[in-house]
Amino acid sequence: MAADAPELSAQERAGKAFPVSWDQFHRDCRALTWRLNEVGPFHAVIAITRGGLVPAAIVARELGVRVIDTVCIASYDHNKQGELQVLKGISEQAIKLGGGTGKGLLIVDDLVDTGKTGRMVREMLPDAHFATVYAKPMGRPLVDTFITEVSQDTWIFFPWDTALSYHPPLRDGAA
Ligand SMILES: O=P(O)(O)OC[C@H]1O[C@H](OP(=O)(O)OP(=O)(O)O)[C@H](O)[C@@H]1O
Ligand code: HPA
Ligand SMILES: [Mg+2]
Repeated sequence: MAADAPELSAQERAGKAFPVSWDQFHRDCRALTWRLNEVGPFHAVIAITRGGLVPAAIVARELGVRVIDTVCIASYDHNKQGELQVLKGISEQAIKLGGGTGKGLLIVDDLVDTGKTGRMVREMLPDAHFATVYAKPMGRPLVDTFITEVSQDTWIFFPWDTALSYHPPLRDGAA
Protein backbone atom coordinates (compact mmCIF):
# COMPACT_ATOMS: atom_id res chain seq x y z
CA MET A 1 0.00 0.00 0.00
CA ALA A 2 1.50 3.37 -1.02
CA ALA A 3 2.05 5.73 1.89
CA ASP A 4 0.68 8.76 0.00
CA ALA A 5 -2.44 6.94 -1.26
CA PRO A 6 -3.54 4.79 1.62
CA GLU A 7 -6.29 2.35 0.77
CA LEU A 8 -9.39 2.99 2.87
CA SER A 9 -10.46 0.19 5.19
CA ALA A 10 -14.05 -1.08 5.12
CA GLN A 11 -14.56 0.68 8.43
CA GLU A 12 -13.27 4.03 7.08
CA ARG A 13 -15.31 3.65 3.89
CA ALA A 14 -18.43 3.04 5.94
CA GLY A 15 -18.44 6.62 7.24
CA LYS A 16 -21.17 6.21 9.85
CA ALA A 17 -20.62 4.55 13.20
CA PHE A 18 -23.14 2.42 15.10
CA PRO A 19 -21.68 1.59 18.51
CA VAL A 20 -23.46 -1.20 20.38
CA SER A 21 -23.22 -1.64 24.16
CA TRP A 22 -23.34 -5.01 25.95
CA ASP A 23 -26.81 -4.15 27.26
CA GLN A 24 -28.08 -3.27 23.82
CA PHE A 25 -26.52 -6.38 22.31
CA HIS A 26 -28.09 -8.62 24.94
CA ARG A 27 -31.50 -7.00 24.36
CA ASP A 28 -31.16 -7.42 20.58
CA CYS A 29 -30.17 -11.09 21.00
CA ARG A 30 -33.20 -11.69 23.19
CA ALA A 31 -35.41 -10.01 20.58
CA LEU A 32 -33.88 -12.29 17.96
CA THR A 33 -34.70 -15.32 20.11
CA TRP A 34 -38.34 -14.28 20.38
CA ARG A 35 -38.55 -14.51 16.60
CA LEU A 36 -36.57 -17.74 16.39
CA ASN A 37 -38.79 -19.38 18.98
CA GLU A 38 -41.61 -19.21 16.43
CA VAL A 39 -39.48 -21.00 13.82
CA GLY A 40 -37.78 -23.79 15.81
CA PRO A 41 -37.27 -26.16 17.51
CA PHE A 42 -33.65 -26.55 16.47
CA HIS A 43 -31.44 -29.61 16.99
CA ALA A 44 -28.26 -27.54 17.26
CA VAL A 45 -26.84 -24.04 16.93
CA ILE A 46 -23.90 -23.44 14.59
CA ALA A 47 -21.96 -20.30 15.50
CA ILE A 48 -19.91 -18.54 12.82
CA THR A 49 -16.84 -17.54 14.77
CA ARG A 50 -15.78 -15.44 16.20
CA GLY A 51 -18.53 -12.81 16.07
CA GLY A 52 -21.31 -15.39 16.16
CA LEU A 53 -20.12 -16.92 19.43
CA VAL A 54 -21.67 -14.26 21.66
CA PRO A 55 -25.15 -14.21 20.08
CA ALA A 56 -25.06 -18.02 19.74
CA ALA A 57 -24.52 -18.40 23.50
CA ILE A 58 -27.41 -16.09 24.31
CA VAL A 59 -29.78 -17.56 21.71
CA ALA A 60 -28.92 -21.17 22.70
CA ARG A 61 -29.51 -20.34 26.35
CA GLU A 62 -32.92 -18.80 25.64
CA LEU A 63 -34.02 -21.59 23.30
CA GLY A 64 -32.73 -24.35 25.56
CA VAL A 65 -30.41 -25.77 22.88
CA ARG A 66 -27.35 -27.51 24.30
CA VAL A 67 -25.65 -28.77 21.16
CA ILE A 68 -23.47 -25.98 19.82
CA ASP A 69 -20.93 -26.25 17.04
CA THR A 70 -18.72 -23.73 15.27
CA VAL A 71 -17.66 -22.98 11.75
CA CYS A 72 -14.52 -20.90 11.94
CA ILE A 73 -14.18 -18.39 9.13
CA ALA A 74 -11.77 -15.47 8.87
CA SER A 75 -12.39 -12.69 6.40
CA TYR A 76 -11.84 -9.20 7.82
CA ASP A 77 -8.31 -8.56 8.98
CA HIS A 78 -9.19 -5.93 11.59
CA ASN A 79 -11.49 -4.06 9.19
CA LYS A 80 -10.51 -4.99 5.63
CA GLN A 81 -12.09 -7.98 3.90
CA GLY A 82 -9.72 -10.43 2.28
CA GLU A 83 -10.24 -13.93 0.93
CA LEU A 84 -12.46 -16.09 3.11
CA GLN A 85 -10.63 -18.85 4.93
CA VAL A 86 -12.40 -21.77 6.56
CA LEU A 87 -10.20 -22.52 9.55
CA LYS A 88 -12.53 -25.23 10.90
CA GLY A 89 -15.55 -26.80 9.24
CA ILE A 90 -18.83 -27.97 10.78
CA SER A 91 -18.50 -31.25 12.69
CA GLU A 92 -19.75 -34.54 11.21
CA GLN A 93 -21.98 -34.95 14.26
CA ALA A 94 -23.74 -31.61 13.68
CA ILE A 95 -24.07 -32.28 9.94
CA LYS A 96 -25.73 -35.62 10.78
CA LEU A 97 -28.17 -33.88 13.14
CA GLY A 98 -29.23 -31.74 10.19
CA GLY A 99 -29.69 -34.74 7.89
CA GLY A 100 -26.74 -33.64 5.75
CA THR A 101 -28.46 -30.48 4.46
CA GLY A 102 -28.86 -28.52 7.70
CA LYS A 103 -32.59 -29.07 8.24
CA GLY A 104 -33.43 -28.14 11.85
CA LEU A 105 -30.07 -26.45 12.42
CA LEU A 106 -29.71 -22.80 13.35
CA ILE A 107 -26.72 -20.84 12.03
CA VAL A 108 -25.96 -17.70 14.06
CA ASP A 109 -23.70 -14.75 13.32
CA ASP A 110 -23.46 -11.22 14.69
CA LEU A 111 -24.10 -9.59 11.32
CA VAL A 112 -24.17 -9.87 7.56
CA ASP A 113 -22.38 -7.13 5.65
CA THR A 114 -21.54 -8.02 2.03
CA GLY A 115 -23.01 -11.49 2.65
CA LYS A 116 -19.81 -13.31 1.64
CA THR A 117 -19.42 -15.16 4.94
CA GLY A 118 -23.09 -16.04 5.22
CA ARG A 119 -23.21 -17.28 1.63
CA MET A 120 -20.33 -19.65 2.24
CA VAL A 121 -22.00 -21.20 5.30
CA ARG A 122 -25.38 -21.40 3.55
CA GLU A 123 -23.70 -23.42 0.82
CA MET A 124 -22.48 -25.88 3.47
CA LEU A 125 -25.98 -26.22 5.01
CA PRO A 126 -28.60 -25.10 2.45
CA ASP A 127 -31.63 -26.10 4.56
CA ALA A 128 -30.47 -24.53 7.82
CA HIS A 129 -32.08 -21.42 9.27
CA PHE A 130 -29.68 -18.46 9.20
CA ALA A 131 -30.08 -15.77 11.87
CA THR A 132 -28.05 -12.63 12.55
CA VAL A 133 -28.55 -9.81 14.98
CA TYR A 134 -27.79 -7.06 12.46
CA ALA A 135 -28.00 -6.94 8.68
CA LYS A 136 -26.77 -4.56 6.00
CA PRO A 137 -28.70 -4.39 2.70
CA MET A 138 -26.18 -6.37 0.62
CA GLY A 139 -26.28 -9.37 2.98
CA ARG A 140 -29.90 -9.13 4.01
CA PRO A 141 -31.36 -11.46 1.34
CA LEU A 142 -29.22 -14.30 2.72
CA VAL A 143 -30.63 -14.06 6.24
CA ASP A 144 -33.84 -15.75 7.34
CA THR A 145 -34.22 -13.83 10.62
CA PHE A 146 -32.52 -10.67 11.90
CA ILE A 147 -33.36 -7.82 14.25
CA THR A 148 -31.95 -4.50 13.06
CA GLU A 149 -31.01 -3.32 9.59
CA VAL A 150 -28.29 -0.68 9.29
CA SER A 151 -27.26 1.07 6.10
CA GLN A 152 -24.40 -0.28 4.00
CA ASP A 153 -22.32 2.81 4.84
CA THR A 154 -22.50 2.11 8.60
CA TRP A 155 -19.83 0.31 10.60
CA ILE A 156 -21.14 -1.58 13.63
CA PHE A 157 -18.83 -1.42 16.65
CA PHE A 158 -19.40 -4.43 18.89
CA PRO A 159 -18.84 -4.24 22.65
CA TRP A 160 -16.06 -6.88 22.55
CA ASP A 161 -14.12 -4.73 20.05
CA THR A 162 -14.43 -1.45 21.94
CA ALA A 163 -13.64 0.16 25.29
CA LEU A 164 -14.82 3.24 27.13
CA SER A 165 -12.63 6.20 26.30
CA TYR A 166 -12.64 10.00 26.59
CA HIS A 167 -14.68 11.81 23.95
CA PRO A 168 -13.94 15.53 23.41
CA PRO A 169 -16.87 17.99 23.66
CA LEU A 170 -18.78 18.80 20.47
CA ARG A 171 -17.62 22.42 20.74
CA ASP A 172 -14.01 21.29 20.35
CA GLY A 173 -14.69 19.57 17.05
CA ALA A 174 -15.90 16.16 18.13
CA ALA A 175 -18.07 14.39 15.56
O1 LIG B 1 -21.08 -10.34 5.27
P1 LIG B 1 -19.59 -10.23 5.28
O2 LIG B 1 -19.11 -9.07 4.43
O3 LIG B 1 -18.90 -11.50 4.93
O4 LIG B 1 -19.17 -9.81 6.75
C1 LIG B 1 -19.73 -10.35 7.91
C2 LIG B 1 -18.74 -11.15 8.69
O5 LIG B 1 -17.61 -10.31 9.04
C3 LIG B 1 -17.37 -10.39 10.43
O6 LIG B 1 -16.52 -11.47 10.76
P2 LIG B 1 -14.94 -11.42 10.59
O7 LIG B 1 -14.53 -12.12 9.33
O8 LIG B 1 -14.47 -10.01 10.75
O9 LIG B 1 -14.36 -12.30 11.74
P3 LIG B 1 -14.70 -12.33 13.29
O10 LIG B 1 -16.10 -12.82 13.40
O11 LIG B 1 -13.71 -13.28 13.83
O12 LIG B 1 -14.55 -10.93 13.83
C4 LIG B 1 -18.74 -10.66 11.02
O13 LIG B 1 -18.63 -11.29 12.31
C5 LIG B 1 -19.36 -11.60 10.01
O14 LIG B 1 -19.01 -12.95 10.26
N1 HPA C 1 -18.70 -4.21 12.15
C1 HPA C 1 -17.86 -5.14 12.66
N2 HPA C 1 -17.38 -6.13 11.93
C2 HPA C 1 -17.74 -6.20 10.64
C3 HPA C 1 -18.62 -5.27 10.04
C4 HPA C 1 -19.13 -4.22 10.85
O1 HPA C 1 -19.93 -3.35 10.41
N3 HPA C 1 -18.76 -5.64 8.75
C5 HPA C 1 -18.02 -6.74 8.57
N4 HPA C 1 -17.39 -7.10 9.70
MG1 LIG D 1 -17.54 -13.11 11.87
